[in-house]
Amino acid sequence: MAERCFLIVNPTSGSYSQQKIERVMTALRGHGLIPELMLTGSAADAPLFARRICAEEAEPFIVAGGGDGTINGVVNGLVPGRATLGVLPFGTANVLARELNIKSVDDAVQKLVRGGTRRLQIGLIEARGERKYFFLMAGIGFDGAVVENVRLGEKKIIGKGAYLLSALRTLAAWDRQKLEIKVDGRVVECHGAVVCNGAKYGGDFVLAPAADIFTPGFQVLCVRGGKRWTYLKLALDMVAGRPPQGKDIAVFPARELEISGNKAIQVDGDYYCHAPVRITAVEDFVRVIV
Ligand SMILES: Nc1ncnc2c1ncn2[C@@H]1O[C@H](COP(=O)(O)OP(=O)(O)OP(=O)(O)O)[C@@H](O)[C@H]1O
Repeated sequence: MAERCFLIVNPTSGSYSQQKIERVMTALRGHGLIPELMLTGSAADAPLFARRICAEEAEPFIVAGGGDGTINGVVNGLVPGRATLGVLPFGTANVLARELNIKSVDDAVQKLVRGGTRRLQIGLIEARGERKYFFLMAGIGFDGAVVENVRLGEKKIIGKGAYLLSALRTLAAWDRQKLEIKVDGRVVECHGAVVCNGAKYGGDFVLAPAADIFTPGFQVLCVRGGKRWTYLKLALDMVAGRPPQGKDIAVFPARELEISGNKAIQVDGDYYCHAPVRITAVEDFVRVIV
């Protein structure tokens, strides 16, 4: 029997086009799959569609078409441990697709047809009774504030340049407060942190070389001192392909963390909330097509 697959696709994501999705649908049909296209009308649709498919299908096969924001939406609608997830890189940075070594839309189609899977390990962030899953990272402090302070009007006009303007504003109105991370019975004090589930950050840049989306647990990168220069150097090292280094940088593995204070937090590139939060690693969340 031919296999049904549900394509949850964001038509507003960075590199989507109708021509591309039609090519994908034709290729999938040509290989005996039965694709059903579900275009999102807003950010709320991706988790809603995924939840509905999981409720109706015994073995849901869902393909998320878009950038990391859309894939995050789909992931947040899945029933843990039951679904198979494919990725069509229609976004701008497509960081998860890079982690999965998906080189292009055509490569993604070939992988979907082949159907090889691996177990994706993810993170769960909880704050004030709300829960959200993430697969790349949770950034607490500087990058959380940059994402929170992006102005929609600027984003509409200059796209990703709006993040640079927000970064400049965040550097100018510098937050000197510290935060505390409770991990494995000890407390680490720092100025900012990135809880990395995957190695890459913002594109093909490697922030946490030891992190792996297929291995349970996180690599936590902490910026100890509160100097702007430490963040600039971290960014420069990342762009130059050097691992994070220096006396103010600490990296350690963790599976469960409690983060105090009230700094801004971004997950998978979108603003989520302010601390305090609890972050836990979730094993075997979904079979992902590789
Ligand atoms: N129909 C829609 N209209 C507006 N926004 C949407 C719609 N569908 C999804 N979204 C939201 O748009 C945001 C950005 O989309 P997405 O991540 O797919 O693309 P991107 O930003 O171009 O890519 P990347 O995350 O790789 O940089 C997501 O957070 C998603 O929830």
